[in-house]
Amino acid sequence: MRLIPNQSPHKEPVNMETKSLKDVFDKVFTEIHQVRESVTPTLTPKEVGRILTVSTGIANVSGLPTVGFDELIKFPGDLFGIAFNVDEKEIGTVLLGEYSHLHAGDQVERTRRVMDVAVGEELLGRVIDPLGRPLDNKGPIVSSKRLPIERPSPAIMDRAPVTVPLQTGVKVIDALIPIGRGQRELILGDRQTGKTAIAIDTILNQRNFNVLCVYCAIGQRASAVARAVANLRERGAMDYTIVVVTEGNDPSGLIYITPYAATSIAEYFMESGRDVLIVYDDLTNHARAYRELSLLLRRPPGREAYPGDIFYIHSRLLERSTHLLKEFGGGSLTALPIIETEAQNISAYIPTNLISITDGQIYLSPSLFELGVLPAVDVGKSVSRVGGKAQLAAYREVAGDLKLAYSQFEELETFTRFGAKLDENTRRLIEHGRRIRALLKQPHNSPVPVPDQIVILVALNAKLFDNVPLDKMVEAENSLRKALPDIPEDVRERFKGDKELSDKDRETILNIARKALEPYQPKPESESKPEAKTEENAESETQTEDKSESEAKTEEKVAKSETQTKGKPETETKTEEKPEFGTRTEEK
Ligand SMILES: Nc1ncnc2c1ncn2[C@@H]1O[C@H](COP(=O)(O)OP(=O)(O)OP(=O)(O)O)[C@@H](O)[C@H]1O
Repeated sequence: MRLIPNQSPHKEPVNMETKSLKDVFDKVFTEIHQVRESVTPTLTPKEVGRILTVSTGIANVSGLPTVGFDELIKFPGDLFGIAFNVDEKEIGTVLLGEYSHLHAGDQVERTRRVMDVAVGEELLGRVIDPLGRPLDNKGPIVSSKRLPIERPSPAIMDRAPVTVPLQTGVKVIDALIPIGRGQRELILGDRQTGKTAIAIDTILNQRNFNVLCVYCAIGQRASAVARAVANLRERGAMDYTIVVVTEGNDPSGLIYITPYAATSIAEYFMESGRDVLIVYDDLTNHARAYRELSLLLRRPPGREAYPGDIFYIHSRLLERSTHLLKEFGGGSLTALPIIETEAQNISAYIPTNLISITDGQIYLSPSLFELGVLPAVDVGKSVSRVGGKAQLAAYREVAGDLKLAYSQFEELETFTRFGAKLDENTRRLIEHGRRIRALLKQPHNSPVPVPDQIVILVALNAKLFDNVPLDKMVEAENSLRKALPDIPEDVRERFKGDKELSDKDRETILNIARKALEPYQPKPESESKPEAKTEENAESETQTEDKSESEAKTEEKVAKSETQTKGKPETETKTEEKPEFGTRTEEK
């Protein structure tokens, strides 16, 4: 083994200048002094307090006398809370996350800011919680823009009337309970009646309408949210959708802020001139979370143990949906809040509050659901207060007659259950009503495009389906939809306009419809008794010979209901006709 001497490549000349230790220290101290002189220290006061008590989702804090209402308070372990009850000595805070590590006596800090959330294009296609944290394993969300979750609603003078329809793709809604962009339409019904299905179908249908969507799941079952997200993803709807989620087991504080955070995310797009749809699924869970927080904060309970400001928390949320004037970008935010009723009680506290805040409601009836009439929309109890003005002209033309015919049918249908003999006119009304109901049925996840809907409705109104056997209705409808390309392009273009269809256009459509439906019409020999093919012939066959007393009464009722409905707004008609059910049953 050979030892190699350690050679240095550069030999520095030795600095021969000798410095005393004092000189070195003097130089260093002068430099330190200069640096210290250049910095002007400022005092930043930090208000700190202490936790007094921690209970389910709530912490009471002392030592923060100047904290503001709704201000964020920082707790140990990166946990934040919102100051809800502000008192000179004690602050009641709502905790926004896991709080099991908190102890009485822990230090808390003021942040001097309110709760805000990340907003922007980066959020599209993402599933997040109301604090903006991703839940979809797609990495962190990088967005430079943030908006407070609680924002004032647009001023009255900044709002434009609702003029553009929001097509849901659900025939019964687009035809009879139309929704406009910027409208708030409540969806309510008992559990498992298809409320979420309607909202999801509406989101799916926005693919071709350039409407961005925010699906806000509030305190939902994780499995239901996973199903909804998978459904949206499978059908390509996540490209234009943001999902904001809190699960049922999340802290009530987090559930409470969910719809406000989701609305700020949606408002960002509305303010940049886009059309946005937001679904709140559902506000019953939101109201319950707020009730829980209020009771724990010892606020006095009111009706159904809800606090006194429960109406205000929902109206301040829904007032943020609107259609802005052109000067403010012309964007719109359409809200579809969902509410669950108990035992069909739509006059419970929360449903009535929301009915009065919104611009109409879609009521889903469990009885219709059980009968297989899906979507189970009860047309009689549903109403759209502003959407009618925004409806496409081609729909408007048929919607009035359709609604009248359908409401008459609903009344007469109850009547026929008693086995009454019916005159020809009543029988026809019932047959027509049954065809309307059959055509308004629609499976989940299959929104129907506007041209298809218009052609179906025009043919239905012209009674082209009336002789089609009920069990062949789906086939007949599909055959009609297949014939759609036969309609000239210019006529189809006019479907989208705000002018009604001309007689010529209608005739063109009807000719094509007649041809498409021909195979489903009864054969010539059976034409004399078309009712033999339909389901209710037992009730309606022999009625022309001798008019019994009950027949006379039926006619009288039909005539009466006709006179009542004519010249009245469509929505009023339904509610006024309702009491007649009772009368009729008594007569029977
Ligand atoms: N038009 C439809 N055709 C067929 N099935 C439907 C239709 N609409 C809803 N359903 C079915 O009804 C069931 C309940 O629907 P959905 O979950 O939307 O109801 P919900 O009222 O939102 O329920 P929840 O009360 O749990 O929130 C689902 O299984 C759904 O697939």
